[in-house]
Amino acid sequence: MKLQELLKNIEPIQIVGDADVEVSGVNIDSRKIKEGHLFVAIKGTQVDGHQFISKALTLGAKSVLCEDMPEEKIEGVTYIQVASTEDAVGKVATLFYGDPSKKLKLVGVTGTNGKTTIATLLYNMFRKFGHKCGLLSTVCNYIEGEAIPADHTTPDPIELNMLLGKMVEAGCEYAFMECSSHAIAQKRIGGLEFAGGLFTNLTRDHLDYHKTFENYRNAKKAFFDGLPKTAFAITNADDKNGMIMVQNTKATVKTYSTRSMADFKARILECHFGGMYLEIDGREVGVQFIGKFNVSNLLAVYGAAVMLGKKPEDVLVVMSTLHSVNGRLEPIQSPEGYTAIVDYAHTPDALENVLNAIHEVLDGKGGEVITVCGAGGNRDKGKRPLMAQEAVKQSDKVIITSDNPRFEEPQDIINDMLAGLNAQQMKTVISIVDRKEAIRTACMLAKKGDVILVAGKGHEDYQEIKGVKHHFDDKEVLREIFGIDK
Ligand SMILES: CC(=O)N[C@H]1[C@@H](OP(=O)(O)OP(=O)(O)OC[C@H]2O[C@@H](n3ccc(=O)[nH]c3=O)[C@H](O)[C@@H]2O)O[C@H](CO)[C@@H](O)[C@@H]1O[C@H](C)C(=O)N[C@@H](C)C(=O)N[C@H](CCC(=O)O)C(=O)O
Ligand SMILES: Nc1ncnc2c1ncn2[C@@H]1O[C@H](COP(=O)(O)OP(=O)(O)OP(=O)(O)O)[C@@H](O)[C@H]1O
Ligand SMILES: N[C@H](CCC[C@H](N)C(=O)O)C(=O)O
Ligand SMILES: [Mg+2]
Repeated sequence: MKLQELLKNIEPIQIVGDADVEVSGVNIDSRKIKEGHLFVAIKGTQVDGHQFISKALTLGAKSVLCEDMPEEKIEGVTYIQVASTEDAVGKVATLFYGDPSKKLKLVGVTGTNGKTTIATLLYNMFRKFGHKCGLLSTVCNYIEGEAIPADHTTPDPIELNMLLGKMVEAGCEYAFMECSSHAIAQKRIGGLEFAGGLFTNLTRDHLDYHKTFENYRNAKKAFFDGLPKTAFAITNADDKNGMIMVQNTKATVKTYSTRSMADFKARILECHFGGMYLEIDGREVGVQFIGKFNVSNLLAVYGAAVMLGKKPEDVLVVMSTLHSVNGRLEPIQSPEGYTAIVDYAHTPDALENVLNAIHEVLDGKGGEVITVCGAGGNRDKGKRPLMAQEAVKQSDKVIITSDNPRFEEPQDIINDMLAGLNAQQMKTVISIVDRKEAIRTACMLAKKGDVILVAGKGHEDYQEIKGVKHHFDDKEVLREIFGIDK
C-alpha cells in the first residue's frame, strides 16, 4: 500500500521525502520492524520511541512517522511529522489493514467491571444466532472460534487492527471488544468506527496510571465522546457516572436499569446456585447466572442485541442458553458438599459484588463463606486495604494470600491489605503467602453447605513473580484437591 494513502486521515505538519513509496507494514516497536515498514515513534511511559528511529531504519524501515524530526535524515527515507503520533497511529494502522471496522459491526464495552463478561456473552450470543463473529478480550481473542492468545485487555493499535482485518477476511459480520481505560487514553482505538458502545460501571481502579479518579472517568468518557452519530451508546442508569459518560456523545443514547425507569429493565424473580429467573422488559427468562451484577451485565447484552436489530423474544431464548464466562463466578462442587467459586474480582467493588451474589444465593441456608484473596503487585496500592475490608465484611473467614506479586515482595502486599483491618476484624483473618496452601487451608476449613470464594485470578493460568509467569490455575488447584478430573 502507498504511504500517501495511509496518511489520508491525519494532518502532517511536514513531509520530507517521497510520499509515493510502498509500505509493507506499520510498526510502533522497532524490534518488530521488517523491510519496507513504516516506523511510528511514540513517546511512551517508559521510553521515547524516537530514540529507536535509527534502529528501525537499520532493520529496513523506509518511512518514519514522528513528532520530532530527526536532525540527520537518511537519503531515500520518508519522514512525516505530526503533532501527536499516539493520535495518528490508529488512524494510519486501520487504513493499512483495510479499514476493517467499516466492514463489520464493531461494538466496544468499557467500564471498571463486566467488560469481559459482556463482550464474551455478546460474542457467544451472536454466534448462536448464526453470525460469524470476532472477540477481543482480556481472557483470549477469537476470530470465529479460532483462539488467539491475548496479552492485553485491548491490544496495541497495530495488533488490534491486524486482528480486526483478519476478522473481515474470515467473513465476520460482528466484532465485540473490550476498551480498557489505558487503551482509550493511549488512543489504541483511534480511527475505528464503532457501531455501538456500552458502559458498565465505574469504581476505583488503575489510579497508579490515571492518578485521579476524574482522569480515569474522563478516559472512559472519551470513548463515548468519540462515537459517531450512527452508533448507539448504552449506559447503566444505576451507576452514578452512567449519564456523565454519554452527556457529550453524538450516538443514540439508551439506558438500562434494574432499579428505575430505563429503556431496558430487569428484575430478579427467583435465584439459586444454578441460576436466576428474571423478568426482562416484561418477559420472563431463566438464566444460568447468579448475582445482581450479572443481571446488569445481561441487560447490557440484551440492549446491545436489540439495538443491533435482534427481536427481544429471540434474544431471550438465546440468553437462556448462555453460561458463565471462564473464571467469572464459576462454581466447582466439592465431593464433601461445599461449593468453591472461582472469580476474577480484583477490585474492592468487584469483591463486594461477588460476595453479595453469594449471599443472595446462600440466603437462609446457613452455610459459611470463606474467602481466599490477594492483590496484584505493581498496581494501585490504594485498593489493597479496601479489598481486605470488603472480604472481611461479608465472609466468616478470610485467608489473605498472594495474587500476582510481580516485582513486589508478596508479604509487603499482604501487609498493605491487613493494614485495612482493625483488631476485631483480624480475628477472622489469617494470611498465607503461598496461594496453593491458602486454597488448601480454605478447603480444610469448609463444611457441607459452605462456599469458598477464590478471588482475583479467575481465568489466569499463571502467577507472575519477578517477571516470570509460573503455571498456576485456581480451578486446577481446586480440582486437584477435590480429586476430580474436569
Ligand atoms: C502503561 C501502559 O499501558 N503501557 C503500554 C504502552 O507502553 P508504553 O507507553 O509504556 O511504551 P514504552 O515502553 O514507554 O515505549 C514507547 C515506545 O517505544 C517503543 N520501543 C520500545 C523499546 C524498543 O526497543 N523499541 C521501541 O520501538 C515501544 O514499542 C513504544 O511504542 O503502550 C504499549 C503499546 O500499546 C503497551 O503494550 C503498554 O502496555 C504495558 C505492557 C501494560 O502492562 N499495560 C497494562 C497496564 C494495560 O494496558 N492494561 C490494560 C487493561 C487494564 C484493565 O482494565 O484491567 C489493557 O488494555 O490491557
Ligand atoms: N457488572 C458488574 N459489576 C460489578 N462487578 C462485576 C460486574 N461484572 C463482573 N463483575 C466482577 O468483576 C470481575 C471481573 O469481571 P470482568 O472480567 O467481566 O470485568 P472486566 O471489566 O473485563 O475486568 P478487566 O478490566 O480486569 O478486564 C468478575 O469476576 C466479577 O467479580
Ligand atoms: N488487567 C488487570 C488484571 C488484574 C488481575 C489480578 N490478578 C492482578 O494481577 O492484579 C491488571 O493488569 O491490572
Ligand atoms: Mg476484561
